Amino acid sequence: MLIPFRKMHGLGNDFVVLDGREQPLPLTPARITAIGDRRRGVGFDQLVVLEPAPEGSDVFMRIANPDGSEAGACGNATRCVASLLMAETGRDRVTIRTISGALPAEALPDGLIQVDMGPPRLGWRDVPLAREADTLRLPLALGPVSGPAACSMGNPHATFFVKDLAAIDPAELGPMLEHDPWFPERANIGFAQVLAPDHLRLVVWERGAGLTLACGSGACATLVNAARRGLTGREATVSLPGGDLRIAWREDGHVLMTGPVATAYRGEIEI
Ligand SMILES: N[C@@H](CCC[C@H](N)C(=O)O)C(=O)O
Repeated sequence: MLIPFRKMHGLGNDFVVLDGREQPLPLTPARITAIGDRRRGVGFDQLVVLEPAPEGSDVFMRIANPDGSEAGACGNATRCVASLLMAETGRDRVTIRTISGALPAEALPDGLIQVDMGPPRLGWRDVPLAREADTLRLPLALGPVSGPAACSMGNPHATFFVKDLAAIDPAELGPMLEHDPWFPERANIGFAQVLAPDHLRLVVWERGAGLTLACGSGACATLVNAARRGLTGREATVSLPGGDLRIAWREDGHVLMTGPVATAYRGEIEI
């Protein structure tokens, strides 16, 4: 079956976006992995499939990692899908439903897209962790990093705060930490350096994908974890290898993520 796709990205976190709203797409984990191959396929950090809108939303967004696993959240892809729906409908506010909940998005006058990523979930069962622990500081250490804070933004995140990001190797530490027994569903692993009370630098090893140029849900989780630790306030710029996101943890508990979107190209693919 030959279908059109879009290649989009948010700060270089790249996505193949497929439209399954008219008819269900026959995707299997093996086919998803094949499309994600950067030499033999198209390549992506996440595959996003648009599905018919549940009541009260404009679309259902299904998210898959290149290893074929399903993800409950993807901040950068949510902005991309929001911009597609805004172009389709002419509206500047849309709501995207994922397996983790409904995410309202808004186009800002400066061209950026803001998504309400909902409240973080901070309990150990929410992340989830393998056993009861204080999610503010887990008794987990590997080489030069230790004591991560964990939370769920609809997907599991652990954030290691380090003095100097340049002194650690996320590509070496990430895969081992992603699969650590503390995380029964694996986890996205963030390595963060506090530059100022309103500025963080972040590199994320994404579950099922590896190192990416940006991770929207990871930026939200990192700001939440930094604020819980008293390392920052509740609003910060998070600088990722691909660029900056603005993150605010509102007093009502919701996390707002603001950043750009782009379409790289369109094509057709056999699925
Ligand atoms: N790119 C992401 C998050 C991707 C999902 C993740 N790999 C998972 O399995 O949870 C983002 O922008 O949030």
